[in-house]
Amino acid sequence: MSQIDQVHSISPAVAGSRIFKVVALLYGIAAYLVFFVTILYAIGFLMGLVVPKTIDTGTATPPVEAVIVNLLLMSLFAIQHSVMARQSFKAWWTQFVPKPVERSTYVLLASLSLLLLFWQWRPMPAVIWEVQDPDLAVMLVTLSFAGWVLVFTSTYMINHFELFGLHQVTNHLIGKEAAPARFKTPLLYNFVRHPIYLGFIIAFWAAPVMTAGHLQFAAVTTLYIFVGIALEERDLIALFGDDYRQYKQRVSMLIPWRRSV
Ligand SMILES: C[S@@+](CC[C@H](N)C(=O)[O-])C[C@H]1O[C@@H](n2cnc3c(N)ncnc32)[C@H](O)[C@@H]1O
Repeated sequence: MSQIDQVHSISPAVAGSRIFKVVALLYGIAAYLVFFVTILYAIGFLMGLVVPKTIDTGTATPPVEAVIVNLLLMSLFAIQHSVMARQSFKAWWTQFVPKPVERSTYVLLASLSLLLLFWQWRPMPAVIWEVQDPDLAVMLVTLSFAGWVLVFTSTYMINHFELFGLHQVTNHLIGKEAAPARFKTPLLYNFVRHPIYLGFIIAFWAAPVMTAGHLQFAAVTTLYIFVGIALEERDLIALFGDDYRQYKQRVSMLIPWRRSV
């Protein structure tokens, strides 16, 4: 073999690993884009804006059937989202799913189960409340938008790109080891421990017109958020120990300036 051949020859194993890194990156980007479209659709779905099917439109079904189908759709999302986020589940399924794309796969499946929910959601148009005062109605719409802004800004504070899997696939591409999880309390995390979840609650409830279908969505997801917080905090204490315990004493769960609840 000439010197030039020696310099340029790449073993099949190295070439295979490079191809895998690029495929993993493309997969991570695709999963992120699906997530991004899903979250934008979620805003339109709940606020009744732009999208073809909203929480209050679709084929009318008897209320009992609607309640059951909607509960099943929300349960599917909740089970997927909570079970797959646990450390024990991650340890098990990374035997089959390569570690660098584990988070992207989680994000992709969460997005797909949400898209299924939007598609199959059964509307229940009975009006529970309707704000007549136009100023108050505008205030509620603005508050709902503010909730979504809180969700987005908080993801950037905690680490948006890691949360949605892009960090992991780009690190893998450049051969950088994944850094261990770090306990953080940036900006809003000094006022509440769960600003992302607080943003969702505000976005879901601040509605000038609340139908029975929307109410079912807001009530069940709020309940699920509390269960999610309990599971997440158990993991965070296991991970960060006293740092997180002291944080819990110091900073309230969801209501700013209200201690430890
Ligand atoms: C979807 S984020 C929600 C974060 C937070 N519960 C909120 O509502 O803003 C979930 C991820 O954030 C991580 N996380 C939550 N609080 C954290 C903190 N103070 N420091 C580091 N990671 C945190 C959890 O371990 C989990 O992987």
